[in-house]
Amino acid sequence: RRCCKTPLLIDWPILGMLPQLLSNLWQIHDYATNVLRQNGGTGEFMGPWFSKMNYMVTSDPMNVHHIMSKSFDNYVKGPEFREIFHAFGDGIVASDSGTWKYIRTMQHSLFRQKSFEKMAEQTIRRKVQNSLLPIFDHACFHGKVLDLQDVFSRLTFDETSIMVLGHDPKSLSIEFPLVEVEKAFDEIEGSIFYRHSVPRSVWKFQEWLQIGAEKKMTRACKNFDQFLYSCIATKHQELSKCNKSHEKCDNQAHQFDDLISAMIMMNEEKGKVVHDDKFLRDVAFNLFVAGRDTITSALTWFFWLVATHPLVEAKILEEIEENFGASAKEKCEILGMEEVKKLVYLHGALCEGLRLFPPVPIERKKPLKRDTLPSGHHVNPNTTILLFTYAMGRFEEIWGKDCLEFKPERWISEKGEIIHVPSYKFISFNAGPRTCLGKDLSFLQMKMVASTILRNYRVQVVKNHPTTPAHSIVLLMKHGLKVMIAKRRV
Ligand code: HEM
Repeated sequence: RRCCKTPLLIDWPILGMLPQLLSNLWQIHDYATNVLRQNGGTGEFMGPWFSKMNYMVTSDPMNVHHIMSKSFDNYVKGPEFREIFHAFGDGIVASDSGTWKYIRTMQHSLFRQKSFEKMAEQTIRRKVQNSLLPIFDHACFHGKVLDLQDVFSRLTFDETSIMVLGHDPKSLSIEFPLVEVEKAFDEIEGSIFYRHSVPRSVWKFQEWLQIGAEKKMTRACKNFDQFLYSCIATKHQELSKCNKSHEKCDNQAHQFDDLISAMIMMNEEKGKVVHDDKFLRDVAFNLFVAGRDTITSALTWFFWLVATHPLVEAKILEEIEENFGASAKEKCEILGMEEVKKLVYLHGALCEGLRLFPPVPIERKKPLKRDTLPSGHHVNPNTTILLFTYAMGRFEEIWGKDCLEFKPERWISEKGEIIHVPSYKFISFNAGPRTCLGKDLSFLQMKMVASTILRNYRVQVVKNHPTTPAHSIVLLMKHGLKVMIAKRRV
């Protein structure tokens, strides 16, 4: 019936390979890893007839290198991606070619500025000091169970909002308030996952009728957009007030109150509106997507791994103690940018967590022209390619026989430095020209948060707590991460 030359699963009439996929949905990432391993790293998935859910799936590093770097111009996100990720607008994550290049160059130059790094460090420091630590103290004092994933999700939502929009939604506080915009954002992400899991015709029909997940999506987008546009309007007002009063708006430090202000000020420098409000909305939305759940996921899996590997925990603490000692504790409760650079073992442990649990477990690409992948598989403009980054972190060919073990040591050289692994093997931050722009910021954020928590508290996972991955576009835990907290030192 269909000429599927390299099937990954049994291709049943009408239903294609869907039955096996559905029966293993609860363990989809591990299942896909095994199937890919048995098939040499690459093969085809055929969905039900006429569903257009046909994919070339690969975890072969040579294919990844080819798609992401060597033949970068031939592999795009494409119109289907933009349709599914409609809420992303013309932001960096969903765009291609000229639009992507412009935003990438502009954001890259903003992220590289010293004043941006400083603003980011201050934001993280304040949030950890004023919101995270009080919650941990409160949980210790009352012996309460904390959902660490929820804590990190709120922390990163607030931090992203402050860095991008200059507004603190205060979702992280002892009361764990229901913040409408945070909920709306979660709903948008949930609906995007839904669009991945059913045939296009199904979600399109639901969108047209405005029912189910699509109705939720429309409502949530409206709420989140209202929030974004009102923050942008506030920024316009603040900057025009500041212009009128001749305050130093061109001062670098002022530019980095937040990213949106910096971009509005570029309009003024150029004497025309190069960034209108829709553009600013799209930039802000994409940065929320890029920076919020990714770090939440990375920190959540990291804390689970550390809590279940006491030797690793002891080595992280030893490194912190060696570098900063007990006496430094009073001087700097929260380690800063320069200090966390010294924490090589912690860096290795975070990389190891990201290898085993990459926050973005699947990447999607579309070829513009016919091509043959290094593995010998043929692709054409109708092929959707799925790169399984989760499987790549668990391949013996890349990481050796102990690939399933959590071993931060594999990242550290004899000289005690971090070993560089090419991004087409360690794919967690993407590879090639579209490598994650927030990698340095992520390590800063994760190291500041992780060192503060580990130094001050002992985190214990609640007995028998299930750690199943959620069905979402970012690799979160389905049931959160329930932990008990105890003070490390009085
Ligand atoms: C542990 C944390 C993070 C991980 C694992 C991560 C991973 C990734 C991945 C896999 C992509 C490619 C997505 C795609 O093309 O579909 C990406 C892109 C991107 N990330 Fe990150 N990210 C993290 C944090 C951040 C943060 C904090 C920011 C900044 C706020 C950020 C900014 C970006 C941007 C702007 C892109 C788009 C790059 C482009 O398409 O040219 N990321 N990231």
